[in-house]
Amino acid sequence: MESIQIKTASKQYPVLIGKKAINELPELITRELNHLNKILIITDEKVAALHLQTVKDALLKTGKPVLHHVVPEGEHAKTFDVFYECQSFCLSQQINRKSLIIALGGGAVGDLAGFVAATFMRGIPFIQVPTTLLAHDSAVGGKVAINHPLGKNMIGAFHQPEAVIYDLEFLKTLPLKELRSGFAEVIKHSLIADNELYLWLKSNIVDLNDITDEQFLTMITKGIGIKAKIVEEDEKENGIRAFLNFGHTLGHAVEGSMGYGNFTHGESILIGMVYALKLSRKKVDLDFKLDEFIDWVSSLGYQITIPTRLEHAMLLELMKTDKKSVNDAATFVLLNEVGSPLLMDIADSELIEEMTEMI
Ligand SMILES: O=C(O)C(=O)C[C@@H](O)[C@H](O)[C@H](O)COP(=O)(O)O
Repeated sequence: MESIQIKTASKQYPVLIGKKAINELPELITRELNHLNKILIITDEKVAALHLQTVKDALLKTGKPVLHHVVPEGEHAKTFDVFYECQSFCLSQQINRKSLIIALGGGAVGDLAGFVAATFMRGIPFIQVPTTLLAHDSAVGGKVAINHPLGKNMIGAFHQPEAVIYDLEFLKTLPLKELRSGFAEVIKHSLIADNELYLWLKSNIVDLNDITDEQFLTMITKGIGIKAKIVEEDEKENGIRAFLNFGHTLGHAVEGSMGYGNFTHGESILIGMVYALKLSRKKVDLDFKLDEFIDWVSSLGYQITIPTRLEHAMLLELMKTDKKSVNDAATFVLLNEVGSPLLMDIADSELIEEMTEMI
């Protein structure tokens, strides 16, 4: 079992990663959170069918009442309506400040359940139990949110979990599209912080359906390690945390305007990373074998071009409303080199030109 401590200004907590890590959950609750009176699991329809019983069985050992509430799958969970339903459920079931919420699922469930925990009675504790590769990123660091029709994650908070319990057994049920989504965030972590990891990924991961347990453990542990260092230094994104947003400026714009669910988060972020790499070559002379990168990710099944039905002017407007942008220009995470990111505002004309070249 791998264990990483996340030490942010507001909270310190463990991330436990390994096969059968779920068995650590009851012990952790009994040891650290025994004063709590009730546990509410928030999960989605698909994950409920696959893993809810396993988690409930594990929680029997705590001796605490366990309830669950099921929400729609994916980004469809991150709406005002679903958020409101969760709050109503909490109120109707007498959840209070002595209760614990467990977010069981992928990034969307984690974001929603975390935001419910952040806001219910002004904040109650929660634990992240990720079931996807994508959630190696989203479950750590305390960003929780729902979407607004005008932008992704626009309504949210920073609310750190009490722990993250990452059972690698749960990854076994992931469809290829989900693996592809999560692996994009692994690539992101390597590009912003660790050239050695990037080279290792490029030479070892050649088929997403054929990742060994050992390889999962390596990429997840290293990815979370990179994220841990960044959020420890900058919990609330006043500076370097924005580097974790590499690929997200265009990525979020593509993901939202394609209609959530059509293009996964990671698939969209991958397009955003290709775009940011191209901008980096142009703006800061990044020396990077982009053709090799494109060949590799294409062989893994990623689309690397902007979907043709999306209007560039509309994408530009969305990019300019990104949370990183504080004035009228879109702010991008670029790379000086692999492992050395920077932030830069880029003029509209250059962004449009680069999008045109991406087709
Ligand atoms: O944790 C962070 O900070 C990140 O930016 C990680 C991203 O990969 C993640 O998708 C995050 O939820 C995006 O945040 P947002 O602030 O761009 O909505």
